Amino acid sequence: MDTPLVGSSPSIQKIREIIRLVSQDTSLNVVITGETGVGKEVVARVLYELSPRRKKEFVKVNCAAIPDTLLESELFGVEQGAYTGAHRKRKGKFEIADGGVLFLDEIGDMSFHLQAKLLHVLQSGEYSRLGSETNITSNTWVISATNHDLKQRIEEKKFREDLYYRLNMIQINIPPLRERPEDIPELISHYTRLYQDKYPDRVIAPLNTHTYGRLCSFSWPGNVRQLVSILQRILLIGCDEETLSEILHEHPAPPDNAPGTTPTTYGSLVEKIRTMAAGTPEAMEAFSLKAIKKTATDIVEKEVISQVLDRTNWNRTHASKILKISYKTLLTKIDRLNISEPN
Ligand SMILES: Nc1ncnc2c1ncn2[C@@H]1O[C@H](COP(=O)(O)OP(=O)(O)OP(=O)(O)O)[C@@H](O)[C@H]1O
Repeated sequence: MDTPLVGSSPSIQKIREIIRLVSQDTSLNVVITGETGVGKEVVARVLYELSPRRKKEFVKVNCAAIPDTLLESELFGVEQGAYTGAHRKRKGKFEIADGGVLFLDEIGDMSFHLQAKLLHVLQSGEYSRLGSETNITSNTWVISATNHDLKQRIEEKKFREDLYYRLNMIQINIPPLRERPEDIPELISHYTRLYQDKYPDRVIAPLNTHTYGRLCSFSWPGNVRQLVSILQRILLIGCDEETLSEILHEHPAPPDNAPGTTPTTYGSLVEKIRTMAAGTPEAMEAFSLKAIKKTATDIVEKEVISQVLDRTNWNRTHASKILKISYKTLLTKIDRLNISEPN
């Protein structure tokens, strides 16, 4: 597999499960949504590689990059003499992807006119080359991707609702990296190994703990693509503290993105508050916003400290620097929050 889907956050695990099921039934069109750089193409390729269609072509078309007039012939092909300059017959991407996958990237940017043509193919299972009357039967698995909110595009009358339902039989939404920070360490190790293999004659040392901590707590507005390119730069040409700050644009992760404040943390927090609220009358006496705030802080602090200790191999000096608390405060918190070193 060219690029495996790295990550084991609950959302990536769920996506992996959907991919496993959907790749076995390629009659269902798929739309993959998510911000730019989250891995939509990675997911599309994994779907293809696990499907029975992997022996045929995976054909990618970027609907936003090609002007409308060209996109039509690009998708459906051209018959010789169809228009001035069409000197020879040319197959379209639908035809090249026959038996395989047609990956329509940036589908939200396709013109209304072409949306109608695409809908016709999906409904009838047939199309014809430009300038030809002969119908060609389509046997392609259409996987689309977009970073637009298609529902909103429909409301704005920029996307056809009927096409939306045709394309969107299965929807896979990939959350931004800041919502699944637990995938960052895995991505860092995967790409570090990849660069070590790719540049065997260069010494590519693993990141030092400080840089590692900074990368793990950054909010990554450009998602995995941004992480991969910054990591590559750091690994290949090194990086001092000043450069690192410059690279990350002094863009600290907002508290929500700190390691550990994952949906799991949120879930356990809500669970704990529910338990507190459902307590006995005596327990209700102690129930107050102040108590909740303290419980919430403890849960979040425990998660964040555990993750940083984990990532620094329990080097408390380094961990306290990353957390920007004194060494003594860290020891007190480890003790009070009952955080134990793994065996
Ligand atoms: N889960 C992942 N595991 C491994 N690599 C990933 C993952 N997600 C993204 N990447 C890497 O990040 C980069 C961007 O991924 P990709 O092109 O799939 O994003 P995208 O969502 O399709 O972006 P765009 O919307 O800009 O087209 C690629 O180098 C890809 O290999």
